[in-house]
Amino acid sequence: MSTAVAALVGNPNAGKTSLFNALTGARQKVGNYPGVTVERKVGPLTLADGRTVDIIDLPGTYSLDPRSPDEAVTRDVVMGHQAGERVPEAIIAVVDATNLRNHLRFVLELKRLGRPMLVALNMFDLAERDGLKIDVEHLSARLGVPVVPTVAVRRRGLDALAAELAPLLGQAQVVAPLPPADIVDLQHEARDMAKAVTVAQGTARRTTQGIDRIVLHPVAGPIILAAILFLMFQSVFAWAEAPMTWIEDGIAVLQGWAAAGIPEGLLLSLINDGLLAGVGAVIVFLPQILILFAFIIALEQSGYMVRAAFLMDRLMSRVGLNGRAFIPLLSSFACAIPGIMAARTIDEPRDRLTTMLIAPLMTCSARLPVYAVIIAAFIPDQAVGGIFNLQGLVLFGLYAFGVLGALAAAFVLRKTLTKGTSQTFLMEMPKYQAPALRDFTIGLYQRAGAFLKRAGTLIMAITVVLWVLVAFPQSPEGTDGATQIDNSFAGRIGHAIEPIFRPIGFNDEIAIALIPGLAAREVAVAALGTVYAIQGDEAEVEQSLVERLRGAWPLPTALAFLAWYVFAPQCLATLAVAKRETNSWKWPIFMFVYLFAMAYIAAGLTFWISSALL
Ligand SMILES: Nc1nc2c(ncn2[C@@H]2O[C@H](COP(=O)(O)OP(=O)(O)OP(=O)(O)O)[C@@H](O)[C@H]2O)c(=O)[nH]1
Ligand SMILES: [Mg+2]
Repeated sequence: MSTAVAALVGNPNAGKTSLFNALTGARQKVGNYPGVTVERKVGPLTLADGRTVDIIDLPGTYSLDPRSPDEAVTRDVVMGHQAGERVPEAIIAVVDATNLRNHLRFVLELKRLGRPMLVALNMFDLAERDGLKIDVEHLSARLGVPVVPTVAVRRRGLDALAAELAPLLGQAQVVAPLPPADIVDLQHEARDMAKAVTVAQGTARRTTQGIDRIVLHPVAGPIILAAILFLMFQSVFAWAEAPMTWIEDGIAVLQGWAAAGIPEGLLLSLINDGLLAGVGAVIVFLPQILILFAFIIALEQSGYMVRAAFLMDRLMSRVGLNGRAFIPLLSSFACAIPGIMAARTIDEPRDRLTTMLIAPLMTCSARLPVYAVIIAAFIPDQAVGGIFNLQGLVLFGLYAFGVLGALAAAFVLRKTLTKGTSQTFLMEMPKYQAPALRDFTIGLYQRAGAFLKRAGTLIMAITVVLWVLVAFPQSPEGTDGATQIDNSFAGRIGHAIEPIFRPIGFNDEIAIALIPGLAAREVAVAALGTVYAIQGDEAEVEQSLVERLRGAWPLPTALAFLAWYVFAPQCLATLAVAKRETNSWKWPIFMFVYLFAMAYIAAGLTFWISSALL
């Protein structure tokens, strides 16, 4: 007999994924805003009697009548429309105990399917904390299905849930499905039921409303948002300094050991100039990336994210973007790939396409190493106006530049290719919560893991290939590093494409770095690390990439390089996801071309203007 299947279904932000993680030991992403989960995920749960059941986590939806692609997934799985997919034997309806009247409506709709079902009355801790009392037995009697109070984040009620689930599996469906009911009728029924089972009202709403009066205030709101974002970018520089020095020193120590233990020659060059200089140049940025993520995760978990989306909606609608695009776009600060996937929560196809097309303009974390290295080399580390640091300001400026570019691109796209009406911003405001420590740590840990894994696999592999291209063919004994690079394979490729980039101030070394940078943006830094390590003569071995760049590039070139990377289209993985999500090559190709054009123009303008001024 095949394993039974049970599906977690419910309104967005009810805690389905938290429950899924708790039941199956998975580590799927949770967040305090609607629309975190956009794909179905499966994991096994072992019941007390030894049977296993496959639990499916689904995107949250308000009804079985889907509006957006992620919600359609839920409908298809629940209704068994998904090809090759088993129909779930049981439905675990997850509801937020503090929001019964809204969440019960969907439960009533699900119940009409006549399938075995139970209700997880989740967030029971919040109900208790706020003095909200629910008569669980009464609720169960009225619904005619088992109701189990749960606290997904503290793993409370899981055994009881599994115990109620067990008898539902393998149960023949006896209840005939009822035809879909009128939505307004269901709404009334849900409201009456919520009223009847609520013994005492809680205070949760009041706290949330109190905070919202401040953070959504027309004047104070945007100021608070700007301050938070600003603090985020300042911290990326200020707090990361010490740990970055440790990593740099650690790499220098390794290079010293290698130099002492391995005889001068190709092997030593591969290790020191290739692996350590290349991969090391990227790994150094781990602290900055973690700080950035700590902020993003905290914003997601606290419930502030949706408020930020609300505040940005006015600005975004002016360029024709849906306020819902804010969350996909903010996730793109981490990486455009989850950002583009998160666009599935946008129901209007043209809104969705616009959001996907501009997502790569949000500065992803892979660009952080590129920015950071150039900023460290060329922007003085000095205080501005007493509290700000010039380097942090420039970083903030680059992020802002990317956002402005995205808004401009959206504006043009909405007037041309993705013309059409836009929907108004409608999004449920989640209640505020302190981030759950476990989710926070797991989130950070996963980010660090993903970054290091990339550094240890993809980036390392490309670095080795690049080292080969730079170290071969070998120039005769005694030639200097610069000549070696000139004559190498990479040097020749660099020369060949350099004419394209010369007008915007790029040199051969940059041209060489741009190609491997296609695979992953941070590889450009690794590539520069390797190129300059080989080029450097004996006296410069100890120099970091930052010091070498400072000696090698004029300021306008450095600024042009920064401007290039604000728009740089170079990330094959993003293009591949855009292909998958739009189901055609047309849009990823368009994306590449328009981003390339923007990058070229921005870098060119920066180079010409700064050359004229300096
Ligand atoms: N206090 C408390 N918080 C919870 C509980 N369950 C989930 N949360 C929090 O509620 C938020 C939403 O949780 P998710 O598991 O992402 O919700 P979801 O239903 O999967 O949401 P979507 O995927 O967007 O539909 C997160 O911030 C969780 O930490 C709970 O039982 N108690
Ligand atoms: Mg989820």
